Amino acid sequence: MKLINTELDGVIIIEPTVHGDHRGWFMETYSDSRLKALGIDITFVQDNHSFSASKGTLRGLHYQLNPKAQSKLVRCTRGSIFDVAVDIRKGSSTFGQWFGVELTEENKKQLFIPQGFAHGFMTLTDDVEVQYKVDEGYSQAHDRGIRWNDLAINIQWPESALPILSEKDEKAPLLEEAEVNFMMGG
Ligand SMILES: Cc1cn([C@H]2C[C@H](O)[C@@H](COP(=O)(O)OP(=O)(O)O[C@H]3O[C@H](C)C(=O)[C@H](O)[C@H]3O)O2)c(=O)[nH]c1=O
Repeated sequence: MKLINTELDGVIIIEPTVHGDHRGWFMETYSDSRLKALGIDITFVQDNHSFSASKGTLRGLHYQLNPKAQSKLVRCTRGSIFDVAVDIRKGSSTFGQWFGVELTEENKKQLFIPQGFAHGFMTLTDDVEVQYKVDEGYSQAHDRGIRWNDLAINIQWPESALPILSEKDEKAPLLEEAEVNFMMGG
């Protein structure tokens, strides 16, 4: 397992070790002990799995407010996505900045996103499945969103066409209007 830091402190790309042989391959997709040994000391409590039928579907940008904030360990198990994290921790030197990476069935990469970041992805193929672990359960009352195309964040999504969005995401507020209660340093 290899961890690659990104320009957003705490957002980490994880490349699992893939054991290939004449039958195919095997990999540990999650190991509590290995992640803890590498400094990611998180206890995940819920697994999520979503299916998006069409290329150009965008889910996000989402987060849960404290005290129900979530860290996420995201992977794409079918097709390809462009996965994005946005720093929304007040006082952070990278507040409002984004990082994106392609997670695909083929590259098997994962993205670890700590609490204090909004998360979203755009599908790059049809028939996409995304599976991710969270360290806090779902709370509709704490679920919030930020507009996917907020120019103050200026995410360079790979497809310029208007994405397929949920009604909730179509109406999400801009970062400057959004309710966020994350302070730098937790
Ligand atoms: C997130 C979640 C949702 N739901 C229910 C609520 C709705 O009835 C339905 C779809 O929810 P939503 O439209 O919020 O699903 P996504 O648009 O895929 O949202 C997710 O996508 C982005 C990329 C994220 O990072 C979040 O994990 C999450 O917000 O599932 C649950 O029952 N449990 C859950 O944990």
